[in-house]
Amino acid sequence: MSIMNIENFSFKYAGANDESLKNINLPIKKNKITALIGPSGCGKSTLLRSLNRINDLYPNNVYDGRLMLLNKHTNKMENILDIKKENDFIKLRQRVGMIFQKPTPFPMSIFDNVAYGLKIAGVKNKTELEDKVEAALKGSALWDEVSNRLDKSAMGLSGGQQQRLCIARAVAVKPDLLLFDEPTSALDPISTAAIEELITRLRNEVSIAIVTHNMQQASRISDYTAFMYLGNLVEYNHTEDIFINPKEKKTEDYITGRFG
Ligand SMILES: Nc1ncnc2c1ncn2[C@@H]1O[C@H](COP(=O)(O)OP(=O)(O)OP(=O)(O)O)[C@@H](O)[C@H]1O
Repeated sequence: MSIMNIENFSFKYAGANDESLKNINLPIKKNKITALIGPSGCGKSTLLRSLNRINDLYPNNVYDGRLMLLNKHTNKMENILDIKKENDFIKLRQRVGMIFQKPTPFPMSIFDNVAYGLKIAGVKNKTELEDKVEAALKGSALWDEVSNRLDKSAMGLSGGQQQRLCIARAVAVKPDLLLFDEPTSALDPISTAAIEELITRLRNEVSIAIVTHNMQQASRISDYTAFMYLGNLVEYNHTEDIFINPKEKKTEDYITGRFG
């Protein structure tokens, strides 16, 4: 079952001559991890950033096709390209959260970082807020490290801790889909391992799409892998199949390090 279906999806940046994404068809499966891999400039980030319309923070991009997101309440798929109202974009980004390459904590306390999204989502009661912040920090494997300094600035945390805080912030509002854009490329190996373990565990509660340049990472943590090249989706399959038995020559060349 899919949380999102990308259907005949093409995308052109405002003012660009060529499409950055060409007729992409791809499911994002529920409670699974889907990795997007491919050489630099193939469109991985553009695709990921389309899935919660973050690309549209800059106007006049040209879309074609459909990005169908499952509405949990009605059990129907809805095209997020139909969204027009500012308020609906805010709701979309609560349902489809995003973690960036560089940790992006807000310059405020650890507690307030996680409470921020919850407050926007309408949580007002202090006890409820505290409970939800604690649950999110526990869920992001950060609670033990920060429980005695929740009122301290998030900027004092290490890079790996900041990234887990950003994950806690995203997880707190109970998203349906989390998008990770190279979430460990700025981190050391130990922090990377912690984040990978966390992402693997999060799959139980949220569907995940992750862009990574790290082939070992894709093979370690993802259930499905999509290989992209020059704005096209070349091959999509179970991760094992992509890495052990790719069907397309291009995929094989890429995963064996022959280009990219
Ligand atoms: N804001 C933009 N305006 C115009 N073209 C852009 C913009 N951002 C990216 N592109 C182009 O879109 C294409 C896809 O870029 P994208 O960043 O999605 O690739 P990527 O696979 O994520 O690359 P990388 O692995 O290097 O991050 C590239 O040709 C890039 O030059």
